[in-house]
Amino acid sequence: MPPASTPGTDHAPAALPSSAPGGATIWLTGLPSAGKTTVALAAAELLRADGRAVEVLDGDEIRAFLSADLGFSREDRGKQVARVGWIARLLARNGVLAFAPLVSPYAADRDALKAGSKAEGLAFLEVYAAAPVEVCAHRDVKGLYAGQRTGAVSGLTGVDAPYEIPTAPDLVLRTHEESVAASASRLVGLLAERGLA
Ligand SMILES: Nc1ncnc2c1ncn2[C@@H]1O[C@H](COP(=O)(O)OS(=O)(=O)O)[C@@H](OP(=O)(O)O)[C@H]1O
Ligand SMILES: Nc1ncnc2c1ncn2[C@@H]1O[C@H](COP(=O)(O)OP(=O)(O)O)[C@@H](O)[C@H]1O
Repeated sequence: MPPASTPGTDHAPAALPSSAPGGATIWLTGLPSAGKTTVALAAAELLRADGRAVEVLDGDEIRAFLSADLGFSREDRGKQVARVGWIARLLARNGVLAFAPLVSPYAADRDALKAGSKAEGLAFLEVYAAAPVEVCAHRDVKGLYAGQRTGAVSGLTGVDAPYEIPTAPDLVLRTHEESVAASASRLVGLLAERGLA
């Protein structure tokens, strides 16, 4: 009988045909309403039009299903980032460009994912959506900043919970100063530079 696999342990990387395009994790981090999801979806559309296999693992969507057990404590955010990172790596291993727009406020969590990808020889790009908190609070796509002001929301990243700015991101998107199309095009440009698009 074959040995039982250990729950939560990655299996050996699947061998890909040498002609398969390289997959990657494209990790977008930033404050709520910074533009992570919008840019990820726009870049994914450009890449799909070019025939690339692409997936967008939106933090909010994953929380509604796979991470319905998690809240926004330090520990739960760590679990959420690790789960989504695990799925992204699985996809990347199989030639997919996996976009992960997550707040992911803690550098150690992001760095752990980067190290995990590196250990497998998989590409991992950290993209920082750098809109400042004033702009994000003005956009307030989901009403969280207003909720924090009235006391309905607490532990909001960038307001009353920490956000650790990436110190060496692969790309900074000044999503408060450029259009969605420009941000998406710069992101696709980076992937092309790295031989991933
Ligand atoms: N307290 C608090 N802090 C931050 N974000 C909050 C919070 N409460 C709810 N939300 C909404 O949840 C989305 C963030 O989920 P993530 O999985 O990306 O967060 S994390 O990476 O685990 O920190 C985030 O989605 P985005 O706006 O797309 O970033 C918010 O809409
Ligand atoms: N350059 C830009 N990149 C991304 N979003 C932008 C940009 N300029 C304006 N926006 C707007 O900012 C909002 C960002 O929302 P969203 O993508 O949901 O943010 P996040 O996923 O970071 O919470 C959207 O309404 C979007 O149209």
